[in-house]
Amino acid sequence: MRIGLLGGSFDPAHAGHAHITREAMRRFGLDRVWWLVSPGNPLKPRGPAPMGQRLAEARRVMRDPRVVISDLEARLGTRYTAQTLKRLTALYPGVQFVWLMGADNLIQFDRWDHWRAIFGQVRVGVLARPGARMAMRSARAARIFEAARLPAGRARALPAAPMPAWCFVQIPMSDMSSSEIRARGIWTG
Ligand SMILES: Nc1ncnc2c1ncn2[C@@H]1O[C@H](COP(=O)(O)OP(=O)(O)OP(=O)(O)O)[C@@H](O)[C@H]1O
Ligand SMILES: O=C(O)c1ccc[n+]([C@@H]2O[C@H](COP(=O)([O-])O)[C@@H](O)[C@H]2O)c1
Repeated sequence: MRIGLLGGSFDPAHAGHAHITREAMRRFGLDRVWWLVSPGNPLKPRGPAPMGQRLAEARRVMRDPRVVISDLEARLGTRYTAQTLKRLTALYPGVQFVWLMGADNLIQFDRWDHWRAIFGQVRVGVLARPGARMAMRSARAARIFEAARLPAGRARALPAAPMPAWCFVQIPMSDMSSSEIRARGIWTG
């Protein structure tokens, strides 16, 4: 089983999340994607809307039998990704997990707790996002793990590639963002 993990604040979920999920399944040949609706991003000072409301909106936005919307981190009592992955990989040793994220997250990946260890826990699939393309090239994590990068043409090999392995794929881009939705005042959480 090849499972993509899309961690996020989902405050709120939007069509951009659904879009990158479908693209990730296609490009990386994933069987399932689990959306991990975060109890709260450790790097974001402002707490998100209540979990129940974010889960409900995520389930409204993403209706695909291959996608599971989950509050797993709240249940496991983990907030840092490295911690979550430690638990998940121990619980499901036979699963090939791919951590999914937009290119904006790769730029600040080197600020995540135990970020180097994450490359030893899962493969990492990075999806293009408007505004993040140039900066991504100079991302510290990308530079340090340059040798572990799979060319986009080999994206389907990512779930079974020896770790560390990561892959950046160009996709038709969506300019949707939760912060823009919040700024418009149409999401009160
Ligand atoms: N339009 C998009 N294109 C590519 N990746 C995206 C897009 N929207 C969200 N993502 C990715 O989805 C994951 C979860 O994102 P998140 O829930 O923080 O939404 P967001 O729109 O980035 O929120 P905010 O604007 O508050 O930062 C992150 O890895 C993020 O990079
Ligand atoms: O583990 C960390 O230090 C860490 C720091 C920043 C973000 N994350 C995770 O990255 C994912 C995306 O977060 P966000 O808020 O950009 O949607 C989400 O699963 C967060 O828990 C994790």
